Amino acid sequence: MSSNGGIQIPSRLPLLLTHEGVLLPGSTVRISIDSARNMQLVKSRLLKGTSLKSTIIGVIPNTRDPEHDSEELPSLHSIGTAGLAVQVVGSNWPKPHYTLLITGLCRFRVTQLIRERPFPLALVEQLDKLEQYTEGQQLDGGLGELSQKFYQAAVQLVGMLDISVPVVAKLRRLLDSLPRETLPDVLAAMIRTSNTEKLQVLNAVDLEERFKKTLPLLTRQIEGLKLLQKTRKPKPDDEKRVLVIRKGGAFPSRQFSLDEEGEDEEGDDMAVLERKVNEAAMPESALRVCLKELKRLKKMPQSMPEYALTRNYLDLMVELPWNKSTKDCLDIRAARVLLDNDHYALEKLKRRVLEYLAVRQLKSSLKGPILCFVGPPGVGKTSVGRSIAKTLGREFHRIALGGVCDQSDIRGHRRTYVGSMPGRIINGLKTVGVNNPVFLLDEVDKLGKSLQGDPAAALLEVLDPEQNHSFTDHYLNVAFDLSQVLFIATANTTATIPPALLDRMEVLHVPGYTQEEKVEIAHRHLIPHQLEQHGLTPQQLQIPQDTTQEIISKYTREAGVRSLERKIGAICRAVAVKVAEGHKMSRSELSSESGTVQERAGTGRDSDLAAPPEMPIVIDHVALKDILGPQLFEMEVSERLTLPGVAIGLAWTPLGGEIMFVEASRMEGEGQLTLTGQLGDVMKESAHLAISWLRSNAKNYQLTNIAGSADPLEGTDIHLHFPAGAVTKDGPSAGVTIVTCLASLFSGRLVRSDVAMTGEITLRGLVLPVGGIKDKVLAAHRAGLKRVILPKRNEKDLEEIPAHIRAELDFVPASTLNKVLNAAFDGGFPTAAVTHPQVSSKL
Ligand SMILES: Nc1ncnc2c1ncn2[C@@H]1O[C@H](COP(=O)(O)OP(=O)(O)OP(=O)(O)O)[C@@H](O)[C@H]1O
Repeated sequence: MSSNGGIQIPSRLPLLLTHEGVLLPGSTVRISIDSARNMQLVKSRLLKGTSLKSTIIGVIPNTRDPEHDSEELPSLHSIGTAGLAVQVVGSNWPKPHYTLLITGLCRFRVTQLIRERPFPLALVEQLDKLEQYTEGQQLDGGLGELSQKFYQAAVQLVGMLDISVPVVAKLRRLLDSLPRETLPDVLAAMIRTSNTEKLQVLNAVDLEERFKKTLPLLTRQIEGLKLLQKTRKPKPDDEKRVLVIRKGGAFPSRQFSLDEEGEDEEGDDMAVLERKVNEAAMPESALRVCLKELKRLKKMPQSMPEYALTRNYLDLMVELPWNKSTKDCLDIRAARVLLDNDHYALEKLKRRVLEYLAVRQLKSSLKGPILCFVGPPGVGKTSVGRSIAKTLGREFHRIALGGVCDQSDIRGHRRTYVGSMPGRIINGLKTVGVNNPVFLLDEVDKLGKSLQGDPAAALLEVLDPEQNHSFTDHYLNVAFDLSQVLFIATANTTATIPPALLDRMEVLHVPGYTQEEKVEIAHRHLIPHQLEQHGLTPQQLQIPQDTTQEIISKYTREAGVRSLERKIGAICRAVAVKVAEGHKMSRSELSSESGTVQERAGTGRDSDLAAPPEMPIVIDHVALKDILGPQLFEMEVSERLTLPGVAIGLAWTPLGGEIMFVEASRMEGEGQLTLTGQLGDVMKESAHLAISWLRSNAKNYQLTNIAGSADPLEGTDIHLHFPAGAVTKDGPSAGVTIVTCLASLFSGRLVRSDVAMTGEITLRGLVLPVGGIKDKVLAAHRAGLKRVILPKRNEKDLEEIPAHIRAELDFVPASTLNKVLNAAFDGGFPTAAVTHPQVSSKL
C-alpha cells in the first residue's frame, strides 16, 4: 500500500455505487446498503477480507436509485472517492441490509471497468496525493492566497458558533492542524451543501478550482448564520434554543453524521421547519404535538431511523391546509348553464344538484346531505361531480375506493409501523392544498372487507357531518376538521353499499340513456372531445347522425356512453392516419383509394395547405364497417322466439337494464324441475311458484303434459334455463316471464316475439311491483321490442321515461297473471269455458 514514501490506494478497487449523499475525502458518512451489487461487495470484500487493503473501496456517487437498479450496470460517474470502511452493521429488519460507516481518503478516476458482477471492479488512478496531507507543505503563489482566504472564512464560521460545545472547540483546533489543501473537502462536507454542490467539489480535481468552488459555499453558510442570529430576539431562554439548534442541526453534528440528504434551502433547516410549524395556522392541539415532535427531532441524531419518520411527519403537518381554503363563487344561474353545457339529459340529477347548490348558497354552513350518484358505468356520475367542483370554484379530488379493503387506506397507519402513511383523505387534502375541496368517493359500492378492518366503518366517520369536524387519521394522531369538505359518492348499485353508509347518503339514481340521448351526447360532447384529443377538426372528419345510430345499436350494448366514446375514438384514430398520410399523398393517389371513405370537395381554408383537398372525410355505413369491423351485436330477438317455451324477461343489473331470454323444455321423466343459469334462491322460488300456479290452473288454460294429460308435470321433467349461464341472477322480477315461458311450453303456442315482461308473482296469480322499471324499459326499447308487460302498480314509474319512447312502446299494466298471459300471446290466452274467478290485488 505504500510506495515512494507516499500512501497509495490499490490500483484495483471494488466499486460501491451510491445514490444518495456524496463522500468527500476527509469526511465520514454512513451509507445504507441494500441493492444486490452493494450487498455482494460488503459480503465478499468487507466481511470476508482480513487485510487493511480489503477494507478500501471506491465509492462512486450519483448512480441511479437501487430500486430502479436493473441487471444492467448504470453509466458511472468517472470520479469517486476511495474510502476506508470503518464499521459494518448488518440488520435483517425490515429487510436484510447493511449500514456502512466509511471515511473518505482521496479521489480516484475509473480508468477501466474490469468486471460488473457480482459487484463492479475497476482499475483506478489515484488523483489526490495522500502524502501531502501528512507532510503539511505550505502552498504558495495564488493558491496560497486563496487557501489563506479560505482558512480565514472557516475560522470566522467556527467563531460564530458556541465554542463551549465540545465539538466546536475540537473543530477549531482541527482547522489549525489540518493541511490547508484538505480544508475545501472537509468543510464542504460539513456545511449545508446540496448533493450537486458536493459533486462539483468532488469533480474539482485541481486544487485551485476546488478552493474556488468551495469558498462561495462557505460564505453562503456564514451569511445564513448571520441572518439567523439577527432574526433571533435575545430572550432569556433563547440562548438555550440557539444552542440546541446548533447542536442538532446546523453545523457541528455534520462532522460526524453526513449521511443526510442534500438540501438546497438556505438557512437553518430546523429553524425553517420551526417557522413553518408556527405559520401553518394549525389548531392549538396540533401545534402542541408538532412542537413536541420538533423538540425531539432537534435532539435526535440524523442517522437514527426515527429522525426521518419524525421529519416526514412534521413535513406533512406543516403542509396540510389547516386553515387554507378557496372562496366559493357560487352563482346558481351560472351553475345551471355550466351543468347544462357539460351534460346533456340527466335532468333529474341536474335539478337535484342545483337544489343542493342553491341551499348551500343560502346557508353556507350546510351540513350534509352527502349526495351519492348511483347508476350504470359511463353515465356521467364522475363528470357531474367534477362539474359541481367547477361551479363552486373548488378544488376537485377523486378518491377511488374500488377494491379498498383495509381501513388504514382511509384512516392511515399508526406511526409506529415502518412505512406508515396517512390515509387517502389526508393525502387528498395535502394534494389539493385547501381544506374545502370537493372529494369524489368513487365506487363506494366496491369497498372490500378484510382482516385489516372494514374501510366502510372508517368512511362512516368521514361522512358523518356530526363527527367529521374532528376526524383523526391514525398517522396524524390529531384531529383534522373535514366539515368544509364537500363529499360526493358514486356507485353502480346500492345493493353492496353497507347499510350504515347508505343511510348517511342521499341516493340519486342516474339511469341509462336512451338511444336518442346517446346520439345527442355523442354529437354535443363525445365527438368534439374526441376530435380535439386526436388533433382533428370538424373540417377533417364528420360523423353523421345515422352513423352514430349505427355505432350505438350495432357496436355497443351499454347503458352509458363509455364504449360509444371509445368507438368514436377508434374512428378518429383511423381518420388521423388518413389525414396524416394525406399530407404526403398526391391527389391522384387519394382518388384511386377504395371508395370506403366518402370524400367531398373541401370548402374550408385547410383544404389547400394543412389538409388534402378531399376533406372532410365523412364516415358512412361502409367506412364504419371498414374501421370498426363487422357489427358486434345483432338484434336476434325474433329468431330466438320460433319455438314454444321461450319468453323475454327484463332484468336490472348494475350495468343497466337488459333483456333476458327464458327458455324451457320438457322431456319424459318423473316430474322433476331442473334450473340452470346460476340462479339465486329467490329466483328458484319464483320458478317453483310459477309451476305450482300453472299446475293448479292447468285445466282452466287447457295445459297438458307431453302425453296430453291434464297435469303438465305428470311423467314429465322440465328444464328451465336462464342465459347468460355464467352470470349470477337473482330476484323475484322474473316470475311473470317464467309463467309465460312455461305456459307457452305446456300449450305449444309461441309467445309474441315483440313482448318483454317483468313482475313478481304470487301463488294466487297476482303480479306484484318490481324495481328498475326505467332501465328495463330502456333495454326493451334498445332491443327493438314493441310491448312491455309490467305490474300495474309500477305504472307510475313510466313517468320517468322520455315521452317519445313511451310513444313507441305499448305498455300493458297487469295485476294478474291472466292479464299477462293474454297480452303475451297473439290472440290472447283463452281460458276454458269455466271462467276464471277474477282476482284483484288488494296489496
Ligand atoms: N350526459 C352526458 N353529457 C356529456 N357527456 C357525458 C354524459 N354522460 C357521460 N358523459 C361522458 O361519458 C364519459 C364517462 O363518464 P363518467 O366517467 O362520468 O362515468 P361514470 O358514470 O362516473 O362511470 P363509472 O361508474 O364507471 O365511474 C365521460 O367522458 C363523460 O364526459
